[in-house]
Amino acid sequence: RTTSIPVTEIINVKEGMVDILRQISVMAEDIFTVFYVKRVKGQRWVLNSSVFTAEDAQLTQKWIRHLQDRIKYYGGARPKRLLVYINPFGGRCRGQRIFDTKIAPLFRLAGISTQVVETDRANHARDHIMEADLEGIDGLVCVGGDGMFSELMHGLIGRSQKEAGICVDDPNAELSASHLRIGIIPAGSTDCICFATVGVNDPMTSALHIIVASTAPPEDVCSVHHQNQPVRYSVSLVGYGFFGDVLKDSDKHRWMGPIRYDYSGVKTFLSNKSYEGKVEFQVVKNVQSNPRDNTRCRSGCLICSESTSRLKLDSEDWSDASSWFTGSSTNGDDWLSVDGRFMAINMTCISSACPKSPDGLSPSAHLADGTADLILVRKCSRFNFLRYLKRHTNKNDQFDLPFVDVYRVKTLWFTPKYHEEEELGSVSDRKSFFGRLCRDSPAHSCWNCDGEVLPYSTISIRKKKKKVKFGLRLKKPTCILSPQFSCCKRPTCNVFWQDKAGNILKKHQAACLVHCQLIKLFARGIEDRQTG
Ligand SMILES: CCCCCCCCCCCCC/C=C/[C@@H](O)[C@H](COP(=O)(O)O)NC(=O)CCCCC
Ligand SMILES: Nc1ncnc2c1ncn2[C@@H]1O[C@H](COP(=O)(O)OP(=O)(O)O)[C@@H](O)[C@H]1O
Ligand SMILES: [Ca+2]
Repeated sequence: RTTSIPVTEIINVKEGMVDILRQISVMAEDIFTVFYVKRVKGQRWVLNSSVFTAEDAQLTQKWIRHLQDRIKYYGGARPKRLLVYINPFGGRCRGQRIFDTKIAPLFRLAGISTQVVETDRANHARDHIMEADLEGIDGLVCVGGDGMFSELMHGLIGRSQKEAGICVDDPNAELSASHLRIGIIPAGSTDCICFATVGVNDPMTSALHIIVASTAPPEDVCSVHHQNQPVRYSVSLVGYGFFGDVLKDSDKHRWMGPIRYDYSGVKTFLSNKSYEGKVEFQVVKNVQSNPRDNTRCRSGCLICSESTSRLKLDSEDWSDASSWFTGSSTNGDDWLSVDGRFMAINMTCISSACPKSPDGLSPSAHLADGTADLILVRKCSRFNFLRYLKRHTNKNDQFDLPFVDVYRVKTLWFTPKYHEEEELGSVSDRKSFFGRLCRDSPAHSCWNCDGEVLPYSTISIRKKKKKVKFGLRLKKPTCILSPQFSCCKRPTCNVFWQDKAGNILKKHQAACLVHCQLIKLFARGIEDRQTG
């Protein structure tokens, strides 16, 4: 039986027969274990191992050294030192246990050293990143949910802005790039940022991606402003109405864990609230894609890879930042304005896929195309809103409903009909549960910004030019073999095709490293079939 494994997906090689997760090892001089990534169903990765027997101890050592050299050569970009932040209260409060039992042994196996910070309050991670000594750190790891990721992202953005001498309160300031990437070990309630970037919310899959230095494209970021002041950044959902109300209510029931979203979701759905206001947004010109083109952002996505150059070309669109804040550019052709009563106003930079909705709020949104999708759900009956929600869980098109509109945008303004200080007087005094469910809508909802409640209604959202990097930093260009990521451009190299006896059958030049990284491990002795 032969097994082909790309070198980039070998985690390590150890002498003897070793079971890393059960911490069992049997030492024998003529045996060694190769640990590698195995792809299983639905984008999941697991750690697999194969045990090899060589003819003698010397040959074993030779193969161990040889394979380790290869890993070093091709895995040069792998992280060596990581700064890990664990939210012990995220999701089902299992962050610390997940890290200790599933992740730390993998990092140890891969020779990665970690500095672990278990947070003891909200914003602990953000504040720590602002001040920490990041010298020699190859990446940050977030063990938690979207809220925890958001904390790390705010810390990293704040730190980079500070180092670049950029005032974080300047509404026109662009983001300065950080050399660090953030890896996510999902241990939260929704884990949508992990799910949408990795394809699954599985701690071991994420850890293996971090070890082999998989990278997602640098991700689109929005800045959210209130009264011309930047208040937060977002990478996934900025939602008003339904998702704002669910989040606000669910915060009161954190003790329930992830199920709080189901509880508050049902409550919010039954209350069937809608909110009046004006949505103004700048639709994307030169569209190469649209929210209903039924594409999925996948590895080597062309739309995303071209986005950097497109953002440069679009720079004139961004140069009118001052008029953006006064709203005067709303007269331009690409600005649209919709007045009305809305059940939900959702803007999402990425698909916002999560286990509840495997295709997400906007299935064809792109991770790094410089745009966000705006979904407007106008006032409708409970039955229709349920139809809309249900379509997030099946293959039916949630935008193919007469009360739903979707646009690809880069900026958004929302102004509620009534001043924020003034609530409608129509709120009923009925105190019963059903009375509260059936009362008229209040004037305002709140915004759900990547799982954090923003306590105001009037906001503007703007796509930032720079992006946040996911995965871990690559120190030199390399080729990553994973379903998400395409092969990069590397110099050509020779590939030799050999038969089992070692005779060269064919020789050719390959531009793509993928072709020259397959090694064949044979059960008796190992033949390295690859020359590069
Ligand atoms: C009849 C079945 C209806 C099912 C409806 C499913 C709709 C699901 C859409 C999910 C969108 C998720 C957008 C992501 C939001 C997260 O950032 C946020 C915080 O996550 P975390 O920090 O990990 O807790 N989660 C939410 O706002 C929860 C939304 C749940 C809505 C039911
Ligand atoms: N030690 C802590 N105590 C309380 N809150 C914390 C702590 N560490 C982080 N947080 C906050 O908890 C919030 C939710 O965290 P998250 O990991 O996203 O879990 P969940 O997905 O369950 O919401 C985040 O906003 C984060 O700032
Ligand atoms: Ca996008």
